[in-house]
Amino acid sequence: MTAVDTEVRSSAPQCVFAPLSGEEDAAPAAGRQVLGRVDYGFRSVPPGLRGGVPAMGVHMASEGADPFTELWLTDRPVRPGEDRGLVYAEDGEHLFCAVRVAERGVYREAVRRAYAAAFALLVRRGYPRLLRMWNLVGAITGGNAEGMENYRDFCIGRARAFDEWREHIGRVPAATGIGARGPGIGMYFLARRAGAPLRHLENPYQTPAYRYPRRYGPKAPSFARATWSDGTLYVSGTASIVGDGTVHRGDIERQCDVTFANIGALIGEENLARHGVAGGFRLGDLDHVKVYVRDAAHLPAVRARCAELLHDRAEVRFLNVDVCRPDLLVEIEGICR
Ligand SMILES: C=C(O[C@@H]1C=C(C(=O)O)C=C[C@H]1O)C(=O)O
Repeated sequence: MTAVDTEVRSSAPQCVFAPLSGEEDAAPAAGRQVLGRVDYGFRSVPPGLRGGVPAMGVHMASEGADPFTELWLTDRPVRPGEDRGLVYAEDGEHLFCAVRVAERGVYREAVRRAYAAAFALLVRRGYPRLLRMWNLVGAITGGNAEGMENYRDFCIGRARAFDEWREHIGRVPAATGIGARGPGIGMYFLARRAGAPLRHLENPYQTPAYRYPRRYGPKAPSFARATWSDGTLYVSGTASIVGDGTVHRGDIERQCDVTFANIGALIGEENLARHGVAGGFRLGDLDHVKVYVRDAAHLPAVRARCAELLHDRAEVRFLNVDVCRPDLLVEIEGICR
């Protein structure tokens, strides 16, 4: 596999963590346009166009875990729109879209429909290269009406949509599937036009999630460990999993260490070269980091560990939410550029 041009191009949308604004629309940074906005706040707000910006609110914040707004900015003109329950905006190179599935007894068919609608939108608008998915799942390890974990139920619906659209959307990209503090499932996506170099990366120390054995659910989770596009590396939510198994149950410090070791191996020069991408990153290059912590009592220890290992200029937000497996205590995602 030939090395892929890693020249950083300015077309990649930029992530910004801003204070959680009120009802007023998040003012775009000087000279930049807002491609999408997600409020990690105290309530659920269905996807909609607010001031011409596709926006969604998810109940993710709590006492001791900061509310914030995640903005995706672009220096290109933005064209917003609504389509069959999705809100989106495109800038000619990238597209942001958001959709929500309301709380229900069994999720899989509604999730399949939501993902299929998003894929149809991407293909119709000409942005078939999915870069990153975020899935914020209420009661993620709670039981659905059949007694199956909601996350496993969600994974069935998502996998079915990918199976249906694989020839159009291609391989699964980086993702996060994490608990939300409110009901229902908020999903949002970043995609780009075909043509530019794109790589989906795996971690040599972890089984690819889409190859997890059935003991983790009837359909394996559909995501890659990271996606590289235009010099930007989108790092999936990463946890204390080696191979396909959770390690260091009940031990938050060691789960943090394994999580950071996994990320370090994933973003390093050797692993990028393994996927045909020149260059590499270190933990100090990780930015726009979201740290998900299951037990509020662990927040101080996790904050301390992150302060040791992340760059002091990194934007980091901590959330006290459930992780996709009951025995995972912490999960971390980020972006390297
Ligand atoms: C932590 C893991 O999975 C989590 C679930 C994901 C999903 O289902 O989209 C993606 C990354 C993580 O948020 C893992 O399996 O390693």
